[in-house]
Amino acid sequence: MPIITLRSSYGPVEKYVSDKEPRECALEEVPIIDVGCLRTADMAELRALADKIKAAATQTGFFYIVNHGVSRESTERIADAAKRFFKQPVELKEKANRRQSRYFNGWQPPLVQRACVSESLDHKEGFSFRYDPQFDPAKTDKDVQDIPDEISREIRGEQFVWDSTAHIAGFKDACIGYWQQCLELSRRLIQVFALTLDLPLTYFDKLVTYPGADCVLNYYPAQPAHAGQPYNARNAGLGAHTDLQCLTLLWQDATGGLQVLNKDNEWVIVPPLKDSLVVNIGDYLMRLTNDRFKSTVHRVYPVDTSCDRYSVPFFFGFNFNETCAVLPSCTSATEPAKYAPISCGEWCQLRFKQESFDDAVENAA
Ligand SMILES: O=C(O)CCC(=O)C(=O)O
Ligand SMILES: [Fe+2]
Repeated sequence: MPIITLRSSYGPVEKYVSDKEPRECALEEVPIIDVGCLRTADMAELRALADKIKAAATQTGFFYIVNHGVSRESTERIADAAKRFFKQPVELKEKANRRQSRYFNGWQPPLVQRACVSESLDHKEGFSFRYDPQFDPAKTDKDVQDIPDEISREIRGEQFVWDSTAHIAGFKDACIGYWQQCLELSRRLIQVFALTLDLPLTYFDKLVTYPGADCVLNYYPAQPAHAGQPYNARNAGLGAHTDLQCLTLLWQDATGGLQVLNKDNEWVIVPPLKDSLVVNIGDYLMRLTNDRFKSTVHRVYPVDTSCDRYSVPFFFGFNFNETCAVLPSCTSATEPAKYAPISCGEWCQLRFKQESFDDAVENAA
């Protein structure tokens, strides 16, 4: 069985994976969950939804959601904005280069990041922007002016991403509009996650007032030089990895290419499903649930080298300054907490430090 080497907050970890060809996922592996009732206050319906989400979170850790309330219009607008950004000449994309960022915002050129230690550099380009309270629909102007110091230190939004893209008509509005809808949806979803963990509906509310809310536009350019050849570990769109925070909401275009490692360590394809978002659990939520919920390895090998692929993940986590322990409902006399308390901010930082350390070692080699 081949071994892949994944990044983790504590350094590289090896994992055996099946060498079977990826196959399409079965419906029970990545279920389709209708979350239309999120906007109703009916507790019985919310509990029924929580049961479905719990089953998915404890099994593959990936599911589709439909009737999620993120409008088709705002999705189309951000997809179009992504195209207009990435199709610019390199000199214009350079204006937004993340080299000038303190927090990994802005444009990341292709072939600079290696998500998976044992795969090639990632072929994708990205454009990232992070939580900024001035765009949070739950905040008043006064809230934005009176942010406590311990919170403001952790805010990762940066103005240069909007200044360096101001020449692209409607770009910022498209990005922020979509981000706001994902933020509202995530705050509702995390309430249902509280129910899945036998906690009160509002248990996590105070932890998501200034949350991790990072949006990335991903662009996997067509590769004419590789026409007809499948992507592989030596030519990865985005190498195998786990996401870091609590939840990811992923929009993918109609091209296809997302693959997920199921519980038998076989790669399964999670195809695009119109008007859905893919939700997956991140490492921080897995840790807080004492590993009950699974942060599952995934990668992107676009299906067709002759066409571009776009996707937009939205990564949602708890306020970066709040230190959280394993949840009381996830431990028992026979299952003590496996992990020490840590904040979502520190947790992400650990992985980022590892990535720069691994890259430095690799560059020195
Ligand atoms: O492009 C995709 O479909 C997935 C992207 C992803 O996994 C990520 O950005 O973390
Ligand atoms: Fe991911």
